[in-house]
Parts: sequence; structure tokens; C-alpha cells
Amino acid sequence: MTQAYLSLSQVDMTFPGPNPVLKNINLDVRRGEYISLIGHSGCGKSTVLNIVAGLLACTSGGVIVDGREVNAPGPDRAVVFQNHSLLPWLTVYQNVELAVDKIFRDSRNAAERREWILHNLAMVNMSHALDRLPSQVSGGMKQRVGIARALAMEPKVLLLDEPFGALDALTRAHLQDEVIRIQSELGNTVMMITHDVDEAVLMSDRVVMMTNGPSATIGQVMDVPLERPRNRIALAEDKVYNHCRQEILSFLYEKQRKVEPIAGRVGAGFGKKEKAVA
Ligand SMILES: Nc1ncnc2c1ncn2[C@@H]1O[C@H](COP(=O)(O)OP(=O)(O)OP(=O)(O)O)[C@@H](O)[C@H]1O
Repeated sequence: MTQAYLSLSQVDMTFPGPNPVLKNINLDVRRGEYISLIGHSGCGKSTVLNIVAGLLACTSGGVIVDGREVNAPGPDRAVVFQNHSLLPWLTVYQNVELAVDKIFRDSRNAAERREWILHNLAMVNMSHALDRLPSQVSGGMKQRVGIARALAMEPKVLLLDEPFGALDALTRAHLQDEVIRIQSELGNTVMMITHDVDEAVLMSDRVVMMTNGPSATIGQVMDVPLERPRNRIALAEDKVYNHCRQEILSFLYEKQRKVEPIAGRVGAGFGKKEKAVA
């Protein structure tokens, strides 16, 4: 591959407890590349993302972004979480303003900052609700504001932790399309966690599949050789798209099938069955 923009090398992570959560994670991401991280619940996807964000320090190994080692959170890596993390006492506009003022206070004047805030909120179609509080907008709209706030920071890497996970199917599809459009315009480097196989294929240049924990690692990396722009309706019939879906499904449900006991009353015949979990 051409030179990596984001690089994880030999990353291990152990929390207090007997087993490491992550073992030997190695991944190189190109500038402008969109990658998804997929794997069963609890395998360590958020831990990987939090290490890249600088919110967690890995036990060994390291992360490099654009030639610099990551050892703390920074504005070069913006995170969007599943549960929109807006400040409830600030309006939509003010939530974005807070981040923009912090980062661009010295480099842009007040009028330029205002224009930049409005531009980013327009990009996610939120211009009509600038003065509303988070409690006065829907979950999908809150998530849009979180994405606008992250984009407004002009991060080198955008980190998305299940950004559409809490949304209904239609809102999710709308917002996915918006993020696809914005990423194609801006060329952001993106690392996104998802549980959704269709979302991973639709949005990504590569899908990184993680093995089950403990000691989870990268089991397989798949290229998604679909041209952009991608059309979700046309893709449903596309052979390459369906092959990619199949590849991920086979990894998750055959190679990394996860079984957990069903919780039940001890000694009453329950708890002996197993179920596959997503
Ligand atoms: N701060 C922490 N302290 C101790 N253990 C932790 C901590 N954070 C995560 N873990 C453990 O690390 C493992 C991986 O958690 P993580 O949240 O990264 O998984 P995940 O793949 O993102 O899960 P999900 O898909 O359910 O969100 C889990 O067993 C979890 O309990």
C-alpha cells in the first residue's frame, strides 16, 4: 500500500483481569480511506477506536497519525459516539461553536468562525434548527449535529463509534448517505465501528474483521471494490456487493461463530442451550 496515514502497530491492550482484550493489532490506513471495523459484541472494537482517539493508552505497541505518535486525545482525531454527546444546555449552533472556538480561536476571526459553523451545520442539513436545544430535536438530528461538530474540527481522522446504531432504519439510511456524500467531498480518513454488514459494505473502502476476544486481533481485511458514488438500491442486485456481504457473514457466523449460554435458572434445565449472538 502507499504510505499509511494512520497506522496501528503491534497494539496490545490488557485491562485489569486475567486476559488481554487485544493482541497484536496491526493496521495501516491510507489518507482519505474509509474503513469499517466489524466483529462480535465485546471483541474490542471500541477499545481499538479509543486507543486511536487517545482516550485509552495501549499496553504495548503504538498508533501513528500523519507521522506523529498518538498519546493523548487531540483535535486531529474527532470522535462521534453512538449516543450523541451534545451538551444539553447549549443550542445546536452553540454545540458546534464550542468546538470551533476552541480550535480556531487564534487562526480565524469571529465572522469566519461563524461562517464555518453555519457551513458545517448546512452540510448535515441542520440549518433550520440552529437555535434549538438538543432536547428539542430528534435522535437523528442530534447525531447530525455530532457529525457536524466533528467535521468542523477538520480532523485528520474521523472516528465513528456506531454512529447510526441508535437510529431507525430510514433515518439511518439518510444519514449514511449524507456521510458518504460528505466524505466524498472532503476526502476524510474515517474509521467506523459497525455491527451492520450492509452498512460496512455500502460505506467502506475496506472492512476490517476482528476475531472474538479475549486476545482479539484482526482476522481478515476485505477490499470493497465497488465504484463510488454507490447507490444502495442498485447495489442490492450487484454481484460484487453480495459477494462482499457473504464474505463478512461467513467470517462472523462461520469462522468466528460466537456462542453464549442462555441465561436461566440453575438446576431447572435452563442455561444449557447455546445461542449464536450477533
Ligand atoms: N475500561 C475498561 N475496563 C475493563 N474492561 C474493559 C474496559 N473497557 C472495555 N473493557 C472490556 O474489553 C472488552 C472489549 O470491550 P469493547 O467495548 O472494546 O468491545 P466492543 O467490540 O466495542 O463491544 P460492543 O460491540 O458490544 O460495543 C470487553 O470484554 C469489555 O468488558
